[in-house]
Amino acid sequence: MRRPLVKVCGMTQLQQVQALAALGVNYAGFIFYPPSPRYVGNKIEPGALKQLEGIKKAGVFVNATMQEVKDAVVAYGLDTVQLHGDETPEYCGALKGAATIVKVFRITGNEDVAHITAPYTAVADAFLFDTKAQEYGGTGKKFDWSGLQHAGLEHPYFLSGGIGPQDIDQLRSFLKNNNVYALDLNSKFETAPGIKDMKLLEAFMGSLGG
Ligand SMILES: O=C(O)c1ccccc1NCC(=O)[C@H](O)[C@H](O)COP(=O)(O)O
Repeated sequence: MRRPLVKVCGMTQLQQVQALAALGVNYAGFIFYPPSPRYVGNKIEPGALKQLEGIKKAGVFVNATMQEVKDAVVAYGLDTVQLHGDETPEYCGALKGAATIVKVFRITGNEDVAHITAPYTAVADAFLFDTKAQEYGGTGKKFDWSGLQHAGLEHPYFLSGGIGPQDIDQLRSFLKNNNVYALDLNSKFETAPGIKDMKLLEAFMGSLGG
């Protein structure tokens, strides 16, 4: 089993982003969606984040204008944009080249995943599967992963939605049979929205192994 990459989302403190890089976490996620309790807003100075090396920076957007996304890519030095709303394949295609594109699908696990993702294969560098709920993300809820198993996807994808420290055994068995590009962690590793529990993350990285 190849160990998947790891993304920790909803970062609001520069010092915690530096600590993630030291732990070997591959991506830090920043929420550019004002209604979220994890909205990065003016909590991190754009120039300081732009200079930070050793970890990829993913901006999370929900139905933002293309100009807002492009401005944030430049200001914060984002490598990746995670499109978490109802963005069309045309919208994703028009952003291609500005950053790596991750298109999110919010699912229950009962959908025909191959069918709903097909129009995005050419325009998204990777997919991210999160749990369908009233809120857009950071819900702490899981979907039925077996829906992905049956889809037999070849496109790289992030597995997301309510993954927590207690899921390590279930993850190990899922990862054995599924080619997951990266795991996306968020609210199950927090002491408060936007504040991560670094001890929990360190232990989880240790359990995942190298
Ligand atoms: O985290 C948020 O507050 C958020 C709000 C609006 C859109 C996306 C958001 N998070 C994006 C993520 O990539 C989360 O990591 C993902 O939703 C999983 O979160 P969780 O279920 O808490 O593990």
